[in-house]
Amino acid sequence: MKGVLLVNLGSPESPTAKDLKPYLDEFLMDERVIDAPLWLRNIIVRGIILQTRPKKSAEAYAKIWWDEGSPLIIISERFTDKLRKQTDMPVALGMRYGTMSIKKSLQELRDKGVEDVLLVPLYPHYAMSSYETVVVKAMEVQKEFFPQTRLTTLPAFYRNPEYIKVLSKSIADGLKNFDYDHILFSYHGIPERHIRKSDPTSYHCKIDGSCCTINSVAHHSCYRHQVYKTTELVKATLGLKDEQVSLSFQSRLAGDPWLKPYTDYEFERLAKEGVKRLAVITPAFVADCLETLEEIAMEGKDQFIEAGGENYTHIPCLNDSDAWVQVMANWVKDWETTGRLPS
Ligand SMILES: C=CC1=C(C)c2cc3[nH]c(cc4nc(cc5[nH]c(cc1n2)c(C)c5CCC(=O)O)C(CCC(=O)O)=C4C)c(C)c3C=C
Ligand SMILES: [Fe+2]
Ligand SMILES: [Fe+2]
Repeated sequence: MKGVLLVNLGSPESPTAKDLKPYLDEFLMDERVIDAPLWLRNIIVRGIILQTRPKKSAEAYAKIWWDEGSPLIIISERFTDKLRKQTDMPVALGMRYGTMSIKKSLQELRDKGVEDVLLVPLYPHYAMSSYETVVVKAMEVQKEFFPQTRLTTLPAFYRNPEYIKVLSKSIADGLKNFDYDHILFSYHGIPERHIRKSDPTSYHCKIDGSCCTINSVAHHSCYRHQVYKTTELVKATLGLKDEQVSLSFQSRLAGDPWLKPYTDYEFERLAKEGVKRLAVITPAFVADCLETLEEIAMEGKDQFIEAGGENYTHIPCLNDSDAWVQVMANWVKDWETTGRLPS
């Protein structure tokens, strides 16, 4: 029997430093997130970051936490429940980090008799720290514990026409009641080094971004190319002009150079250049989470207004909207009946 495994990032059990510590430990010790050798990762993560970050992160999570739990988890569960109503196949939800493990969710599918699984990383774009780590972990778990299960992976859907349509519609809906003069596409950042590491040709990707509009096999795994593409397609769908739109990267950790321009600097630049009414969208995430609800909707608003802006809105992610569930339902049903994957 066929079944579907949805996987997102995960969240701590509660917004407390006590629960943040093991969660961040698992997350940041992932060699695809902090890609240093183990001995150095130990020093960076356990010796430095985990000394202060759990408390700081817990305070941020506390600001966005819902009565039912973490927004990312609750939204992902609502999405999963709605998807279940659209298909006869068993659908499980797992998280890359934290207690809702990929192993548990594969077991859930196995207990229902599933031996053919469509793995759906809930990320529109390929990055080694998001999409790739989910696929690698699922394959490791499958090999060790579920050798009789077959895994097929849904490709990153950053340029898929149905995804672009539903994303554009959600942005258009979000803009209906907001008189904007600029739109910022803010994507989760990654260290520049990750762009080079993910380049299978090892010569195509250039740190200045000049490579990302030239056709190349490297774009199959180039996060920056993929976010440029999503932006270009949404712009075309909504008929936005170049001067109405900017693109930036958020959520960097101190230390390495990350993809630029940085979102917090863009808030300041745009306000200084006279933008008064700014709408921000966050298409690297399909579900609202700490990075959108706190960093963008709260902190970002303060930064923009402080720099001279007047009105600011964050347009929600696709979350569990019926239209987005329908797109996913079409993809999984197509795979079930024909074996085809969306492109
Ligand atoms: C080296 C550090 C990090 C990389 C690289 C990174 C890439 C990356 N992350 C997401 C999606 C999410 N990240 C979230 C939280 C988060 N991310 C990092 C660090 C890196 N992410 C940290 C330390 C945290 C935890 C919170 C904090 O302390 O700031 C989340 C939110 C989870 C939630 O519970 O709400 C998401 C989602 C992507 C897509 C990505 C690469 C493209
Ligand atoms: Fe992250
Ligand atoms: Fe590129």
